[in-house]
Amino acid sequence: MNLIIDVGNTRIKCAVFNASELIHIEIFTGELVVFEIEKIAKKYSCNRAIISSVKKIKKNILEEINSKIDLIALNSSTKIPFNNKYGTPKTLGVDRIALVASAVSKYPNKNVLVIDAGTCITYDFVDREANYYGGAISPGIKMRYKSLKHYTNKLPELEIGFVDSLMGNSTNESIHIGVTGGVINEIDSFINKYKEKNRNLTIVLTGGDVNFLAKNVKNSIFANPNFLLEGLNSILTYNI
Ligand SMILES: Nc1ncnc2c1ncn2[C@@H]1O[C@H](COP(=O)(O)OP(=O)(O)O)[C@@H](O)[C@H]1O
Ligand SMILES: CC(C)(COP(=O)(O)O)[C@@H](O)C(=O)NCCC(=O)O
Ligand SMILES: [K+]
Repeated sequence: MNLIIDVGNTRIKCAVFNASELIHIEIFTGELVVFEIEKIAKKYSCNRAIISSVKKIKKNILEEINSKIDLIALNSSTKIPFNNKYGTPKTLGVDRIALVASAVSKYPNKNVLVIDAGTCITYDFVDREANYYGGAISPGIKMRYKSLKHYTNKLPELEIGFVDSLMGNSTNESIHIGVTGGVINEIDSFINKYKEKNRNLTIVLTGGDVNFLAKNVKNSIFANPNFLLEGLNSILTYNI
């Protein structure tokens, strides 16, 4: 059994895979708690693990997990199943490495655009020869709602909502159209531009806001909330 840990900027996802099948998932907020990880590893008899973290994790925490279970901490030197041509590979988010690994393992010999709508929205393109060059990073949905309150005197922080209109007729409608309408336009517009350059394009949407976005994005996409976890599992298997 493989134990997979994805530490994002908002949430920690912990999953168990039996070969390539996801059999258990738990989501945590706050700090990484070794005890919680150990509990899952023990319950499912996991014999190896991989962790990807976009946040700094104390070395002793990694050592503690590694003392219980054989652990790979994903970084820029880990062996990966694609050609990383990012200009600054050392600063590339390890979550983005996992997303691209997932794309090449699930869709070999395809051009793939992966969109991860989490704390930030990341766009990552990998071509049919498994060459990865990069993509884009923009603020996530929650971050956009929060920032309107944070940087103004009068705007409230709203919960995520969708208003199917171009013209907001109230403060709340105007904010929803600007934030979620804006994100949907951004995503569709990026997809259309990638499609113009790449005739056959597979598009994957993932991240905490995937369900909300999949309903509203116009392009046809594969929605998969576990795409990053599956990518980490494929990197773990690739490194055995
Ligand atoms: N229970 C939740 N707690 C926090 N954010 C959530 C929750 N459910 C959905 N979301 C949405 O998920 C996004 C964060 O996605 P996630 O994939 O967890 O981020 P990250 O991988 O960066 O930690 C936020 O923008 C928020 O709108
Ligand atoms: C862009 C990110 C903050 C996204 O993090 P997330 O939304 O998944 O929490 C993360 O991939 C990151 O820290 N990247 C480093 C910069 C780069 O990828 O070039
Ligand atoms: K992201």
